[in-house]
Order: sequence, then structure tokens, then C-alpha cells
Amino acid sequence: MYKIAIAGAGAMGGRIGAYLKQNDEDVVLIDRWQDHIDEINKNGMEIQTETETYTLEIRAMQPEEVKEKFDLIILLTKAMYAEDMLKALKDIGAITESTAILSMMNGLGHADYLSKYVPKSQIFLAVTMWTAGLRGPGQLLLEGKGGIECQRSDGQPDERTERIVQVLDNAGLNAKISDDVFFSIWSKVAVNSVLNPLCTILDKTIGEFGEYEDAREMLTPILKELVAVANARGTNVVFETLLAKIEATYPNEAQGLHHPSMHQDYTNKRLTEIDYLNGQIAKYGDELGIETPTNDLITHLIHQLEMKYA
Ligand SMILES: NC(=O)C1=CN([C@@H]2O[C@H](COP(=O)(O)OP(=O)(O)OC[C@H]3O[C@@H](n4cnc5c(N)ncnc54)[C@H](OP(=O)(O)O)[C@@H]3O)[C@@H](O)[C@H]2O)C=CC1
Ligand SMILES: CC(C)(CO)C(=O)C(=O)O
Repeated sequence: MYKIAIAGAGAMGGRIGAYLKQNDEDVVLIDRWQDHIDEINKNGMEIQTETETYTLEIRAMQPEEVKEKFDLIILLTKAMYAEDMLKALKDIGAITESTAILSMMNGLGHADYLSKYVPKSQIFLAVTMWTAGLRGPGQLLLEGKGGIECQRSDGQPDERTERIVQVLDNAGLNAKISDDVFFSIWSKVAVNSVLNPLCTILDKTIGEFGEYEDAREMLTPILKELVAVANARGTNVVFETLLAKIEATYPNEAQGLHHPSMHQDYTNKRLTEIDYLNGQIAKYGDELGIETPTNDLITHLIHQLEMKYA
């Protein structure tokens, strides 16, 4: 049996884990939120979709309680907790030399810090357009459709990539192998590094942000710096294409009615993923000698907001 762990089983990890479990895969949820684990083990995971609400039986535990070894570990903690999770799973012996570690988190730089624990040939990267929410411990809210693109982090072909994509796709997650996952990552980061901090600072939905007549002028410096950094790092992205991707989120029937996840983190008094978005763009800029004053400023603004709750 192909053994799968979802490491970080919040909203998104819950979505992926539930789909895999419903397709009879051997999957376990691993998380640090004890109330969430207890609720899932006691009453099952309650899943609300656009059309129904039902309960799914699935195992959940803390990383230290794991007793098995996995073929695939899908990392879906918030980015700042991924190292702690991977280290805990490594220390407990859940990772072998052939275990594939698949990061599906938003943001930049994951393969670099994860490679302190496993070689890059064991790290796989994915970008997902699926979304998910939590209504409380053990209570998933699943709306909309999405897809997943995946590749080994060093770009090398690998039979494990085919297996991962097959398992995800068979479960209805609309997965495919990417021939340049970094292009997909930078494209998603463009959306997140504009909308997530600006909607958080302004306390707006994506649609409300887009209604402002000078929204394009406002986001241009963030995006121009991102394009310069991505291109200097060897991923060719085009300003106009990324702008169109961002503006396509504004209508209500797209993501217009939603507050981005960073806004939700801030509202829930939790830390945000800013250091893996604008903060990482600025860090790469420093390394390359590319000025990124706007991304620096945005990062500081969000850190100042986080200080209210730190
Ligand atoms: N949600 C989405 O629609 C999407 C999310 N992503 C990415 O997926 C990754 C995971 O995000 P997501 O699933 O949204 O994160 P969640 O906030 O839902 O869950 C992340 C972790 O936060 C903790 N947590 C969440 N809510 C609470 C709470 N109320 N009380 C205590 N602990 C809580 C849990 O563990 P712990 O206590 O160990 O932190 C949980 O595993 C991120 O990188 C995100 O950017 C990507 C695409 C879409
Ligand atoms: C919905 C979207 C695309 C907004 O930036 C997102 O990925 C998020 O909320 O983190």
C-alpha cells in the first residue's frame, strides 16, 4: 500500500487528505492543533460542500505519535511551521530515503530550507488553485474547483512524480506534471504578494480592492520588482500576463468576494506568510543587487501589524 501523510492538516491539508481518503488511499493527517485532532478522531471530519454536508472517518495525530514510514508526505502547514514539522517527522523515523516530500504551500523558497533535512531530489513542489476553509476544529468548508501542478524541485524527471500526480488525479484533484513548476510558483506568488498584503492592510475583499480606479497604479511597483527578481533568477515571467492574472480575480464570480488568506490569518491573530511572499522577493533582490523598496515596505507594514498580536 502507498502510505501518505498530510503534514499540516488545516483547511488545505484537510481538503487534500479528504479527497485521498475518499478514494481509499492509506492516508493519515498530522497536525499540532490538538482540539482539531481530537475532534477528527472522536467524531470524524465534518465536510461541508456547496451541495452537502457529511462526515468522513480519517486518522489524525501529532507528529510525535507517528509510528509508520511514508511513501509520500504532503506538506501543508503554514510556511513558517514547515521546518518544525519536517524535523519532527524526520526525528521520529517517518521519512526514509525514498519518501517524497511534496510542498504544496504558497510562497517562495521552500525547497531551499527543506533541503537542510532531505536532499532536493526527495523534495517535490506543487502549486494549487484549490481553496479551502475551516469553520472550526474538524470542520472543513470546501467550495469551488481547482487544480495541482507538480514537479521534482530540481527539475529532474522521477517515477515518483508520476505516481504522486496519478494518486492526486485519481482522487479528483485535477493534477498534472509541470514542466516548469517555478513558473507556476512565481505566477501564483504574483497574485499573493499583491492581493494578500494590500487587502490585509486596507481591510478589503479582493473585489473591493479592485474597485479602486487606481488599483493598477498601486500594484505596479510590487509587480515590477517581482518580475525583475524572477527573471534574474531564471524564471521568465511577463508583467502584463501577471497583471491580467491578478485582475482576473476581482469579479465576484472569481475571488472578488473573498478576503485573502493573509487577511484571515491577521483577523484570527495568527502570524502571516509575508516572509515567503514579499519578504522573500526582497531577500532574493538583495542577493541579486536588485532594488525592491516596495516589497521591503510591504513586508515591514505587515510585520508591524503582526506585532499587535505577537
Ligand atoms: N486555504 C487555502 O485556500 C489555500 C491555502 N494554501 C496554502 O496552504 C498552506 C496551509 O494553509 P491553510 O490550510 O489555509 O492553513 P490553516 O490556517 O487552515 O491551517 C494551518 C495550520 O494552522 C493551525 N490552525 C489553523 N486554524 C487554527 C485555529 N483556529 N486554532 C489553532 N490552530 C489553528 C493548524 O496547525 P498548527 O497549530 O500546527 O499551525 C493548521 O494545520 C499555506 O501555505 C497556504 O498559503 C494554498 C492554496 C489555497
Ligand atoms: C485567494 C488567493 C488567490 C488570494 O490572493 C489566495 O491564494 C489566498 O487567499 O492566499
